[in-house]
Amino acid sequence: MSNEPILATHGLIRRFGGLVAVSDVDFDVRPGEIHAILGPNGAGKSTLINLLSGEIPPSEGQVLFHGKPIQGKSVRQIARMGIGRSHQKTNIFPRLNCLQNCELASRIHMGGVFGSWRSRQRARKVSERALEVLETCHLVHRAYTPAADMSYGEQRQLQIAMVLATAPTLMLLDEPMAGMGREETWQVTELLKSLTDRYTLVLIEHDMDSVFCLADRITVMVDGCVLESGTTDQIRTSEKVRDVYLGRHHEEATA
Ligand SMILES: Nc1ncnc2c1ncn2[C@@H]1O[C@H](COP(=O)(O)OP(=O)(O)OP(=O)(O)O)[C@@H](O)[C@H]1O
Repeated sequence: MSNEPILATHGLIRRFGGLVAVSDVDFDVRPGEIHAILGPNGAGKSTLINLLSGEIPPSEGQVLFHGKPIQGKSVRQIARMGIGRSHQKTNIFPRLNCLQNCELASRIHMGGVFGSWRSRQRARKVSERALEVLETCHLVHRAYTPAADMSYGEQRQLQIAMVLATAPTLMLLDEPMAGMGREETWQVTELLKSLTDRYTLVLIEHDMDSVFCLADRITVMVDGCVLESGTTDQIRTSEKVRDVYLGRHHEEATA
């Protein structure tokens, strides 16, 4: 497998008025890796993900996907290039069942309009893909269950399935374990681990156990800047990270 970055940023800056939320960030993601982004609240992690998915434009700098700039492209065009993303808040359709939620994600991605869904072949492809991703996410037995009737953990798994339904090569996941209990967290950790033979993952997550279990590399952000980037071992043993972030995180967690 090529080790050329699938995604790279150069001198990425995003300002909100006078606030620099992302400050001169050079970041890269290699094919097939799980790359976690850590940092305290307000460090700029979500803003970085929003820049990578094209949801907001940079103030300065560049995002390259497979070496090509994504600037000037719409979110949908970027998604069709192969970048899928999930948000911190669950954005499923509660009245639709699991299968319908995944079909909808796939149709929206393919550009299908509800009323004018003509092609049977396309519709079959959408259903097949939806079932396939439910299988991947261990939700086939819930295919016909309305999303509203599922546990919170299952809803978060469905959200990952909906991203997969858009056939990405790179997935950007913003706190996929947020609000979960221990057991659900480990279920999703195992699920994400199982995806690595087919997908590249960028993950924002506060659950340290999951991050250190899952990630190949970690980038730590503080105040909009990259404090350190490296393998899990490099991050675990970095004095800078320990002083500035892990110590603080530990104190917050035990307070
Ligand atoms: N749309 C916006 N308008 C103004 N300021 C914003 C906007 N989005 C983010 N910010 C500010 O940018 C900074 C970085 O926010 P961001 O949400 O990226 O941090 P984060 O690391 O993801 O934090 P958290 O872990 O709490 O989600 C914060 O000071 C935030 O208030």
